Amino acid sequence: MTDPDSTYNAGASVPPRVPIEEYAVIGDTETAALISRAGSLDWLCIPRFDSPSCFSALLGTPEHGRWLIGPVDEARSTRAYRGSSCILETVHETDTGRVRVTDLMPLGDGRADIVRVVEGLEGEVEMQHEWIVRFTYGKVRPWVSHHPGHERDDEVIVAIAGPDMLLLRGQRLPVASDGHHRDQWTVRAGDRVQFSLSWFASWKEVPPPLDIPSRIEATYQKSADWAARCTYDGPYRDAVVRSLLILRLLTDTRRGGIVAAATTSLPEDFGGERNWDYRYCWLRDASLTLEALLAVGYVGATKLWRDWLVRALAGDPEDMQIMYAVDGGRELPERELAHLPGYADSRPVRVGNGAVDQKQTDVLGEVMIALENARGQGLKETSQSWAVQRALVEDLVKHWDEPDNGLWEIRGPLRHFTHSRVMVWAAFDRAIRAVEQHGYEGPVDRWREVRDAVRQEILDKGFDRAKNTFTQHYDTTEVDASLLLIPLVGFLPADDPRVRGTVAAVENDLMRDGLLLRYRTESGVDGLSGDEHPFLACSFWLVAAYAVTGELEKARELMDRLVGLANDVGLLAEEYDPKEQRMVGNYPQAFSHLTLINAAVHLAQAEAAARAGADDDR
Ligand SMILES: OC[C@H]1O[C@H](O[C@H]2O[C@H](CO)[C@@H](O)[C@H](O)[C@H]2O)[C@H](O)[C@@H](O)[C@@H]1O
Repeated sequence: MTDPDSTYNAGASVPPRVPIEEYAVIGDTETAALISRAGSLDWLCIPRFDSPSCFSALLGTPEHGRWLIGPVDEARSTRAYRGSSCILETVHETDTGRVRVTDLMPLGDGRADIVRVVEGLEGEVEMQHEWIVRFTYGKVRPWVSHHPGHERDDEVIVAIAGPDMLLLRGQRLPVASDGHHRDQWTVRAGDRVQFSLSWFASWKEVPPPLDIPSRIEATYQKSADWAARCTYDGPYRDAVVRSLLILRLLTDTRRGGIVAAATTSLPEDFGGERNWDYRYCWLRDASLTLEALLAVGYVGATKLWRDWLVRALAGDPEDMQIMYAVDGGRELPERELAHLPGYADSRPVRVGNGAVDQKQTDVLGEVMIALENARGQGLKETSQSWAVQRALVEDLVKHWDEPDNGLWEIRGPLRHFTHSRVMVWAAFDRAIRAVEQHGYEGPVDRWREVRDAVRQEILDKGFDRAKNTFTQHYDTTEVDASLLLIPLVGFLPADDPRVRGTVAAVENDLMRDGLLLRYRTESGVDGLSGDEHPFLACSFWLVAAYAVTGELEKARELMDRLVGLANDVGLLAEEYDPKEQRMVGNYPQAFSHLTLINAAVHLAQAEAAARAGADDDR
């Protein structure tokens, strides 16, 4: 049996490696799985995004767990999501025939299942099936038993380890040998073989079998109905809708949290130490996600997250964290998993995230902007939701001038990051507007004082007159891509010469092969070894900055390039390596997809304004 993904073997000491962009994602809005083009499901944490994984080949080898259903022989494999859904359809064409594999996680039934359906389309194709379960991030071999059942469809394989149980059902189940389950069979035109994998707590009743055709139909409809509510009608609409579906997939719709990505430790630097766990809810990423959803008509999602926020932040405002578990839990200690070799030998593999204890003063600004946008679209504050915001803003009055780790979560010395200061300004600005424009109560005079003080401080200490640019922090002449947000959050108007100077400086210092870095790692600001690649969110910010400053051609050109970097099913990782032309970092990444949506919206607005201006001139 050949391993279909072994062609990517990068070297003898490195395990077979599938490029990140060769993966597609499926999900049920409580967790997600990554499946390679060849049909290997290499990553699954279940039942929640932040549960330990039971298939972890992504960060190791097949021995760390995977579920492969794919052709034995070499195949040309093409794939697409069915319409506006996350139902993945892969067609494998070999010299002898064609077969379609449909993969999904059914939506809306409160269960945790994966469905895989194999259909013969033409001729015959030899298929292989391999099921290797390793609980607890690839470490724990389960107790596996086979139950033949009375009818063929009743047959099940059960894998159990402590609290977790996985149940594989299907019309043709793989057979045990050496701790693996394997099968090989011929699929002929017209054949249809269905498999389902169900997770459940091992002390609970076994869930009944799924009615697979009706679950597929219901999942498709639910997704398509949700996508149809998108009000955006401008350029790059398909990419916008796919990005929305990915943001939806990364939202835990039962608990309300929004995770930054579906994975941990996909490296920012292949072979390096910049490997982080993104399966948590950052207040920053979640707020920006909401802004993107609100910009294209999704107000309902805001209520879900606002209620999550109120629950997560309940308590003393001093204890506010920058990130939480999807259910609002606070304990996310960072630890290293020594038994996993890491993607492309990038070690350590980490779970939990040390950034949880960091001070990131920008966060409240992002939260307040998102909630103001929601108010603007009619979301009414509850007595608790405004009380929480007011308490947090009051707490910021005490700490606003302290240095922090900044939005890039640097692990070097704390600094007065200009972006953090701008977001402090935004937090007070939006709080004041809530009082002035929406009639909520608050000590608005005190807030005005701080807003004006921080503004003046930024203009005095965060702006380099000689270079006509804002700087990354108060003690440097370096720039940072986050400065592009200055006009976008309304700190200064887009036509201010200081904004134009900053856009030019960022472009000049941070552009690599036409894409944008977050900052220059050579400056040593982040306290980490190694380097990183252009950051896609920053590149999308540049599109938005070009759009608002009237550089429409540059905006279009960069947006075309960026949208073109998405893989064949429209997914983006955190970063992109233009030299090797491959995705880098955790995947799929909410930050990249939400900034794609915002960039498209800014560009559409700027182009519409330019057209209106041209009409007026006629
Ligand atoms: O680059 C170092 C940091 O990388 C991660 O943070 C990044 O991802 C976060 C989630 O998308 C995002 O909010 C943050 O702005 C990014 O810098 C990682 O989580 C950090 O622990 C790490 O220091």
